[in-house]
Amino acid sequence: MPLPRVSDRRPLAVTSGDPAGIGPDLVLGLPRSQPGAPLVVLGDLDVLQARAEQLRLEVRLRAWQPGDRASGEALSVWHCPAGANVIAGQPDPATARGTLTLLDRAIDGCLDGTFAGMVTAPLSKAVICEGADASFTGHTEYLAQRSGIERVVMMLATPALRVALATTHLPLREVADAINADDLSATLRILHKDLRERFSVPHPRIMVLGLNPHAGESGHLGREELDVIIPVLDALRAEGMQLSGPLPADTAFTPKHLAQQDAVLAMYHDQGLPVLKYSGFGEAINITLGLPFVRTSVDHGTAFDLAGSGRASHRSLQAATRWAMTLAGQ
Ligand SMILES: NC(=O)c1ccc[n+]([C@@H]2O[C@H](COP(=O)([O-])OP(=O)(O)OC[C@H]3O[C@@H](n4cnc5c(N)ncnc54)[C@H](O)[C@@H]3O)[C@@H](O)[C@H]2O)c1
Ligand SMILES: N[C@H](C(=O)O)[C@H](O)COP(=O)(O)O
Repeated sequence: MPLPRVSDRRPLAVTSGDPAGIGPDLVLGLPRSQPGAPLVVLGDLDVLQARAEQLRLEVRLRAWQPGDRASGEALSVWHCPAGANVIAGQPDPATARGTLTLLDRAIDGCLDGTFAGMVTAPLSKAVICEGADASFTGHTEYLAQRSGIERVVMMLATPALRVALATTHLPLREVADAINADDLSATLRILHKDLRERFSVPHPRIMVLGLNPHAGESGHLGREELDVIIPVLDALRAEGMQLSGPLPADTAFTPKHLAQQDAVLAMYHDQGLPVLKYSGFGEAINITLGLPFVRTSVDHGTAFDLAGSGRASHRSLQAATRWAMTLAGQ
């Protein structure tokens, strides 16, 4: 797939995520998978050193500060204390403030031009809620709020499938009320624009799923399709967007339908992401569309069961890093 190419050698920020999860294990693999790339890992130097020893990895770590160069054989680390003694695999809310600080520094650095973009390793939403910010629901929402952006779009992508979400991290009970014309329309506009501008799809074809079983069965199994989704699609089609649907979600992810599409818009998290992860878990990236900077992430969570074991797959972080570098013009 052709990608935009401009030259930018500012470093990318890579947040190491929950220090007790697999984030530290994964970022320690970056010097080997991306040799010489201008990357700055945000994390606790002592935690990273200890994890490297636990994994028996030979990785040179170098303290980095804004203004320093970030390429070379050593892994540049902007030290940020974890805030507690860290044991791999044992999440601790006492580390939550430190984990959130990694994200804050990365966001501020992207907004002030220090970083060309950011890649995030996984954190635990529950740990952040319990130890730092009870309103935290995920990177995506936090990035939007801290960047002063009203609406962003979560999209996960494999080489074969892109799935974006109309709603993200909210209880299922609240999903139907969150599907409204303004938000759906804004989400489709962001998805359409970023497919064109960031993914070089000149005329994006987007397949929109219904919310209810059988896309509402003509209003007999729910009215969101008739009252909200269809009017929004009609209005945007009149502007020239190529939109299909609302399709029943159960048969939308079949080769016949997917062959005609550049992206799928699912109405909620567990309508779209299980299919995406079934088809490509470990190889997908998560990208936040609509931000004023590049942000990619992994397709998996903290995997506390694997932290420090050496058994975590690095492929999603590697893909997320490669994509962030490409999208940021590196
Ligand atoms: N990007 C993120 O920050 C992100 C994404 C998803 C989940 N999470 C968080 O992660 C925590 C744990 O969530 P979960 O248990 O639902 O999902 P998870 O992805 O952490 O784990 C699900 C399963 O996949 C396995 N797995 C995950 N990553 C793997 C890897 N790289 N290699 C091999 N196997 C891997 C795990 O061992 C586990 O069996 C939650 O608190 C959630 O909020 C964070
Ligand atoms: N919804 C994502 C997933 O299932 O992979 C994940 O929770 C990460 O979301 P944030 O990037 O917003 O933290």
